[in-house]
Amino acid sequence: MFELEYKIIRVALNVPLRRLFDYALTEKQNGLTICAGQRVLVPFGNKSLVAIVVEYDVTTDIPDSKLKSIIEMIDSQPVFNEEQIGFLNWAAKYYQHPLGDVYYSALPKLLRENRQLEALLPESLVATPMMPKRSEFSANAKKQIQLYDLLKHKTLSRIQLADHGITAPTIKKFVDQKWAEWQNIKPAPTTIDKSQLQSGLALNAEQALAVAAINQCFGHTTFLLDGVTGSGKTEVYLQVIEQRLLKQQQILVLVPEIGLTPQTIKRFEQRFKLCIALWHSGMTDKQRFDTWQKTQSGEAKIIISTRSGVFLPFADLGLIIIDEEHDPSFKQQDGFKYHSRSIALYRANKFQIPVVLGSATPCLETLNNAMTQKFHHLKLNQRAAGSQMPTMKLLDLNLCPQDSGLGTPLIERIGEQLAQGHQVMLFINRRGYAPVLMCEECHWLTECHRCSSYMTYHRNINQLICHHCGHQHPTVHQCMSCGSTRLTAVGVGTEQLEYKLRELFPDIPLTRLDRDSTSKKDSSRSPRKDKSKRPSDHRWHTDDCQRTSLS
Ligand SMILES: Nc1ncnc2c1ncn2[C@@H]1O[C@H](COP(=O)(O)OP(=O)(O)OP(=O)(O)O)[C@@H](O)[C@H]1O
Repeated sequence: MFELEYKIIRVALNVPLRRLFDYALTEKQNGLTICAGQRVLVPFGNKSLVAIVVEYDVTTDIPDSKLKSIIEMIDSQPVFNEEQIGFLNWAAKYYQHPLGDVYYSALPKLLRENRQLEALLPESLVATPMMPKRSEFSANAKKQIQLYDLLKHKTLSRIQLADHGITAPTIKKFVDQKWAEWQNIKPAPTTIDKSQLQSGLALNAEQALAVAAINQCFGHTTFLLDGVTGSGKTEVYLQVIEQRLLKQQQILVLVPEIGLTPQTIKRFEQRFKLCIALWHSGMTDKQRFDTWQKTQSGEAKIIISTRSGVFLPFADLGLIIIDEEHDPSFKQQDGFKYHSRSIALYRANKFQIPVVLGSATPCLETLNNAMTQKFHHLKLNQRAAGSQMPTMKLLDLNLCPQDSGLGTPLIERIGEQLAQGHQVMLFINRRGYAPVLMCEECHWLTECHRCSSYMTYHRNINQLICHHCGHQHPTVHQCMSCGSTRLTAVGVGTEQLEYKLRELFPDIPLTRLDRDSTSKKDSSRSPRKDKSKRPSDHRWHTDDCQRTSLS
């Protein structure tokens, strides 16, 4: 098939096969520079697919007659650099996932398609040889001189021009006079100066120690910033970020949810007058591509992102912060399953940069790593703004009488608070009336027939529901094993708590908030209905949450 000398490249494809594929470069393509991380279009079955070059100049076992050649090179430059290829190869091996899918996870959607990277890049203003000398500008044309000084050293994107206060008329003058022109090229990295950084708050001793420890870190260290809620962890982040910004480095801030990004970004924008890039699933493909390329070019200095931001291509990463590091959403549960904290630690080690894991409730793995001194443990025990920590008391229900899961001392305290006109919130992590019904005679339990879970008793709708598989069954009144009618509800759920509290405090309006109370099925007991009856006085609230707490 190939009469002349040809080269073979090995590529990764986004197909569910745990292998790479070999293709030949035709004679024409042979002269072109090709490198790992570059995108090429290849024939695959009856389709054309975008592939990533993993190796080039390799030998293959495929006979010439069967070896296909690539259709074309999509870009003239690679989309992944050496560092990225290294960590993506590691991730594919570590998580036992096909390399093609791993590579694709690290690309914005627009680059998974056959679209040229250069054509997608935003326009940057570039000086032409016709730009006059500095001395030729009128001394009064201060903005023109400022733009001349900027363009002399680098190309500038529209955002960078705006950051420097260069307005449209000045740009128009340069373009009209052919002193500068717009080109689709990567903008030069942004340079940060002190004037863009607002000074931070005066730190308390614990915060100051934490900031000093992180700032003095050269190379890779993982810090656990273990601070109670409101202890000023975010202020610590902001102050360590400032130091890295002055070193012209980038900072990746991973947050658990998209919902948390607006408030985080607002706080960051108030402190830093620079391009802060976002990365999360709620963005459009174009917005995600913009963040990807701004991160790659170094234009974006701070990137606030949800878990997949850990795959972004950084120009010069100086610090990774993972806020609420214990949050399960950092773990990707389907498709390519990975933990962004583990990938962040791997990348930080390669970059030789610090990682700050912040949490008021660190996950056990992290806590263990801190206790065994793999991580540097920084503690913030006090609230930063001077507010008092709440008094917490652990009530051992084995040592006090209880009623529907409420210990007598707790019932008394609730009564005291209500008498003073205060509201009370109760949290319990179980929906329904009771997690299971049990026969008092033979200890038979309401097991789910479809899975090994137990059926939860929902008294309001008189049903047994398996919260595991969704199987539903009318409530039984007789033991299915011995026939006894002595069935008892074991454990407490939100419904039971509601019944008990209504009984104990009949005059107090109560709202139950859980998935059942807000869904249509059980709307007769919905909070909205309760609210309409007694709109102004809601002192009760039981919730379906992960942790059981009382405040
Ligand atoms: N050194 C300080 N002096 C005065 N106020 C501070 C200081 N540090 C933080 N604060 C203020 O304390 C409040 C809580 O701080 P911050 O949000 O940084 O805490 P956090 O630990 O990140 O909270 P969370 O656990 O909710 O994430 C904020 O209003 C912040 O402005």
